[in-house]
Amino acid sequence: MADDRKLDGTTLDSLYGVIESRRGSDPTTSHTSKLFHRGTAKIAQKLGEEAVEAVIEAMRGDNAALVAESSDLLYHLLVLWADRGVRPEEVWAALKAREGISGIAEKAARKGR
Ligand SMILES: N=c1c2ncn([C@@H]3O[C@H](COP(=O)(O)OP(=O)(O)OP(=O)(O)O)[C@@H](O)[C@H]3O)c2ncn1[C@@H]1O[C@H](COP(=O)(O)O)[C@@H](O)[C@H]1O
Repeated sequence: MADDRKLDGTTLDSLYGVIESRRGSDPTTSHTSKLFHRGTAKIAQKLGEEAVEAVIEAMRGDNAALVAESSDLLYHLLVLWADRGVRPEEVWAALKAREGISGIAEKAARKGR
């Protein structure tokens, strides 16, 4: 059976491509275009709201709702990246650079600086 648990950016990369393609689209027919028109502060606010909703579903123990809210959260995060001109590969590279470095060790090194 294929292992579909591995982390790869393919789905997020392709969603980012769709989001980028919505620049200049009609905001009455594209939710992404509507968000771009509303600006960074509104997109950031939506991201925060989706994060809170994901937290609420996790605390309620509703995993199906957590999956749905996580999808909303990731979509709005990608819209924020696109709005700010951040490319997914920059984030993938930052994550890659952390591979094999424990968060505990990284925090201890930061405190020592
Ligand atoms: N993944 C998503 C996605 N996730 C959530 N949403 C929308 O995000 C909205 C969140 O609902 P809210 O009521 O909170 O948002 P809102 O209507 O702006 O509300 P207010 O800010 O006014 O309170 C809903 O309309 C969802 O449909 C998404 N809209 C689009 N996508 C993806 O983006 C692609 C392009 O979408 P369009 O730009 O709409 O063509 C789609 O094909 C999808 O793949």
